[in-house]
Amino acid sequence: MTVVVLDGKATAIQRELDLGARVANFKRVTGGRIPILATILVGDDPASATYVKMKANACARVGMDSLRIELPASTTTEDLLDQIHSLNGNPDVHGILLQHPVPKHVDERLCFDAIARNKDVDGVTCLGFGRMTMGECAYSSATPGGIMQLLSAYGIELRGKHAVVVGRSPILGKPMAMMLLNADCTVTICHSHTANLPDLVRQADVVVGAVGKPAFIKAKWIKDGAVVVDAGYHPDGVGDIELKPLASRVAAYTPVPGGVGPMTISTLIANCVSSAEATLG
Ligand SMILES: NC(=O)C1=CN([C@@H]2O[C@H](COP(=O)(O)OP(=O)(O)OC[C@H]3O[C@@H](n4cnc5c(N)ncnc54)[C@H](OP(=O)(O)O)[C@@H]3O)[C@@H](O)[C@H]2O)C=CC1
Ligand SMILES: Nc1nc(=O)c2c([nH]1)NC[C@@H]1CN(c3ccc(C(=O)N[C@@H](CCC(=O)O)C(=O)O)cc3)C=[N+]21
Repeated sequence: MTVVVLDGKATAIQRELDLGARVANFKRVTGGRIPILATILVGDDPASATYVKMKANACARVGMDSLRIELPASTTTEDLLDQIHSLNGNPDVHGILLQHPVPKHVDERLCFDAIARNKDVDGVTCLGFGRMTMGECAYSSATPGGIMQLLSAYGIELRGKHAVVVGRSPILGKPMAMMLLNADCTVTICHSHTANLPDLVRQADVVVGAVGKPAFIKAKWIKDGAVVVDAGYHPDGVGDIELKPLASRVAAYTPVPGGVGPMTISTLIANCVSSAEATLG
């Protein structure tokens, strides 16, 4: 059986070529303006700082600018809301990324939902989620949107397949499940109260690991010929799925690193370019 490696890094690089051309065109038609992504990092978590830096680097690669806002861990919900409102009102800013997680004392949901709909390029607002779920136009949530792009780039057929999503977080599992549903999958969503996880995963034609626990989903739960998407990301190239024993007997899988991660970033950038283009009227 041929096993397809869903190479997110290569797919993202390819996509960046197209995005670079769109940014150049935006500059040309606006007489030199540049699409700008504002990134907000609250607190000093080193992993979050690295992710935000990767996003700023990706902006630079396609010729965009980023406006990096770093706030102390003591930031209040009100401070953060003020910051978001000011970015909403700044016509030079086309997209806003609020890096998750924010410190526990901050109301993350309230802050996500303060992001203006036309600048929600990371797809984190309730409004964006609801519109996407109902099949209306919205910027896709970056990680699940990136996964859908990757599956599409490799021509993976989804209609009628049983997709099992393990995890139901607001930025990953839940929107992922809705996107797969909209792609005509039959979807099972699993979480920490799911009683028979191995049995459900065994039924999956498509399995998405979004649990946040290293190698938590065992290879022996996954059937031969399944499509395996590992959104998990932990140090030393470990995802949420025990991938190594699977690599020879599944139809396709996303490697870690080089799978979902680069697609998340290119989706964020693509959404921001679209947002800039939308201002052209
Ligand atoms: N590569 C990328 O671009 C990105 C990668 N990630 C990675 O994806 C993973 C998930 O991230 P995220 O969604 O933010 O994580 P969260 O911690 O927000 O959510 C984890 C989900 O897993 C569920 N869960 C926890 N334990 C179990 C269990 N024993 N059995 C079944 N389900 C369980 C939780 O259930 P419950 O709801 O009941 O608590 C929850 O829904 C992480 O490894 C993260 O690093 C995240 C974002 C982007
Ligand atoms: N509002 C919000 N939106 C997010 O999209 C978001 C977030 N908050 N908080 C944290 C998670 C994590 N995340 C990653 C993005 C890219 C890689 C990535 O590109 N990883 C590379 C490896 C990078 C390396 O070399 O270490 C890879 O998988 O190949 C990983 C993780 C986005 N997140």
